Amino acid sequence: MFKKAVKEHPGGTSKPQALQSNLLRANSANSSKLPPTQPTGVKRKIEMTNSGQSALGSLHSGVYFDENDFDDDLDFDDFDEPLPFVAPTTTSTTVKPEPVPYPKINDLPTKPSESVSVQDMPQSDIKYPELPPNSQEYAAPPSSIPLPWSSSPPSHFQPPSKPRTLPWLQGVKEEETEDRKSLATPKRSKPADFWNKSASAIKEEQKELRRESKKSQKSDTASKSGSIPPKVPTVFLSEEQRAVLDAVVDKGKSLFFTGSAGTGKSVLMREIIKSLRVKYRREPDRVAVTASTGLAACNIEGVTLHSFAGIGLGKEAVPELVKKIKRNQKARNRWLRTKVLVVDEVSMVDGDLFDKLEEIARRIRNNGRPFGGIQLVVTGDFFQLPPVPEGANRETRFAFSAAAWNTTIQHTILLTHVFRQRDPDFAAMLNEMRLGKISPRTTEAFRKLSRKLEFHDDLEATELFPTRAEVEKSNSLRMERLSGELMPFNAIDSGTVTDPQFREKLLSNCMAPPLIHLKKGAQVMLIKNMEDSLVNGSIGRVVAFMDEGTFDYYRENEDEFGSGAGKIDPDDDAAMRAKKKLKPMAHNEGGIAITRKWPLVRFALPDGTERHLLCQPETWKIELPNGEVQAQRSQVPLILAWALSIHKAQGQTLQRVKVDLGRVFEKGQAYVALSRATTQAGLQVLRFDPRKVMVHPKVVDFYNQLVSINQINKPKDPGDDDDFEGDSALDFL
Ligand SMILES: Nc1ncnc2c1ncn2[C@@H]1O[C@H](COP(=O)(O)OP(=O)(O)OP(=O)(O)O)[C@@H](O)[C@H]1O
Ligand SMILES: [Mg+2]
Repeated sequence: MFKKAVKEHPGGTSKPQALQSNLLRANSANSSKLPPTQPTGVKRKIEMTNSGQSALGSLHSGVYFDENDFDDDLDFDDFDEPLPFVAPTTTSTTVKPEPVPYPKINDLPTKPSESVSVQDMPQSDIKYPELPPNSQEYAAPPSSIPLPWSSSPPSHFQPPSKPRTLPWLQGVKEEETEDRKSLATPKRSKPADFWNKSASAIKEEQKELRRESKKSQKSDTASKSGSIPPKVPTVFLSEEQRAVLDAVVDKGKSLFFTGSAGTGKSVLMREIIKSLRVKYRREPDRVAVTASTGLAACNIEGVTLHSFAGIGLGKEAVPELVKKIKRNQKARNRWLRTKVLVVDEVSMVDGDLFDKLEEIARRIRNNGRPFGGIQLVVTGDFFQLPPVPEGANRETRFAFSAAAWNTTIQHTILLTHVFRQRDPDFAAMLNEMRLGKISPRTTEAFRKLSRKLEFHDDLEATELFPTRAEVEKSNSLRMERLSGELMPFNAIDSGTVTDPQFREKLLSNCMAPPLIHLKKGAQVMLIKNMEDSLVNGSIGRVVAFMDEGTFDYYRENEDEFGSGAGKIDPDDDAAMRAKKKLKPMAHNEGGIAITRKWPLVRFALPDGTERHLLCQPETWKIELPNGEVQAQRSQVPLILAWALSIHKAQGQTLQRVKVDLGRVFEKGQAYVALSRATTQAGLQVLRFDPRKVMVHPKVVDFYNQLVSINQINKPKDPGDDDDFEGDSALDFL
């Protein structure tokens, strides 16, 4: 009967019901089609009026936005099929057979970076710090507390009655063969209290935690009146991460922190942003959160650097751009109010843009200090994706080549502990790749990874492609192979930008699509951090479509159902009770009872266990420093995950990855793709060729100049008041 109950809720027998019908896109006509390719957008300027502004925004006059601000990602994702690969000559480092030496961080040169021409580049003696040993300190220690006695009544010691099976565990399996069943994930160990939740239940818990945290902050502030409340990080930062956080938040340093893929730059940046928001909690617009591309900006709930600056495409000379900003009251105010400018994924920021922004800051703020006295917090890895090329013949100019880089960035700090790959051999292989110096041994090891991946569950490796067209083709093909009903999920967009075209343009870089079609059996990726084990990048499979009430009922009665798929006869009475109980839960809208169905996803966790999550809508915001939400999207936090673009995969951690290097054509692309994997066992590499691993020699040179964090933390000079003023790039070297 429970099989029957789930069959009654497997997908949308009726059309999905509107949450806010006036904001929804027309979709019913599309319900049986796959999503179309996203429009690339038209390059044109739009003049915004004040209608629909936030309270703060309404104080100001008209604003000029340029939708081209957000073109970067589209350009990035829409590469045409590249020309056949030609082995690089002067622009990549020589591949040498010997392994790369990895010196201690303190052996590194201590001068700031200087621009070096490609021809002048040293080709072989690049030295990098040793990879730290694989740390076990983050693994949860086993419980050592014995259970001395039991207060359970005698009935609890009776053998348990036959559990019934959770309906969604049967659904997908019903369509599978006996063979398939034998490949099912080994029976998971049941984590503490919860293992499956609805997104709203998780939100409630998070709210509660925030309330608790606020309470403790308040009491602390009361006790130390006037002092800054302590930072309460939700993750346990390593010593080097903590040192960077302190240098930014407590010492107010302008710095660039970098490190190879998986060294926790994004985790650290999120903690820094949180702490800065606490520090400037009375004046939130003092902290500007930006990133090089719309996608990266959306991931940290910020805006693009272009959008923050109010410079449109920023092609004009600085005097023109300054005039443009001065005409735009909001943009001018942003420049005047900002005390800390956060820039994420800086490897994709153009050097000319960096110089222009620095000069603009000085002029608008009428302040001769670097960046007009704004504290800069910059992160990224220049060995990853470079700036989007502007013209066919224009040489890539990295942000570190900007004249203003050395005057602005007081410290460049290398994070050395790789968290993503626990296997030091694999981390070392990836590091060789990062540096473009691949030994024959590493080449051999990568070539061995061309074998087919076999897993004991129904999740496949996510295939990474350089272009979006390849991604859409691959995902569409897999969806067509599934037999279930196609369920459309429309985003609900809102925000102070009311022009629908421009709003769409702003949101086009958001991870969440405006419309996603799902089927039972679809492989999906979670695109929001929900809690410790369910994070952005978790991969799962849609097992049912269910309303919250039904899901909650099953969850609350989990003990009755057990978890062994296929073992137990479903119970008719229980299903009837479930139905009766659910009826009053359905709420009324316009006299029609609605119970909106959401995808129920079974996620595979890195520890081999599973979690079920009812994926209800989450929000993504494009938010200006003054708190004005220019655009916001509410959508189920899922994207299809049989295939993903390398651009979208940047920043992700994936357990199972498949990459065909024959298709890769850009510097840094191969490294970004392969470094998403956590283990060699979860990585398949086709057509590995060391010549495909291209590294820009200027990047290699730049990384030869790094400074250790220890130098920042050395005792203060008597004259140093830790103010930004007076600090220079050489003060601590
Ligand atoms: N302090 C920490 N403790 C435990 N795990 C961490 C810590 N910092 C980062 N991680 C984990 O390491 C992985 C990689 O982190 P993160 O994505 O921040 O790296 P990154 O340097 O930004 O990588 P990329 O350059 O690929 O974007 C994530 O799974 C993250 O949860
Ligand atoms: Mg990152």
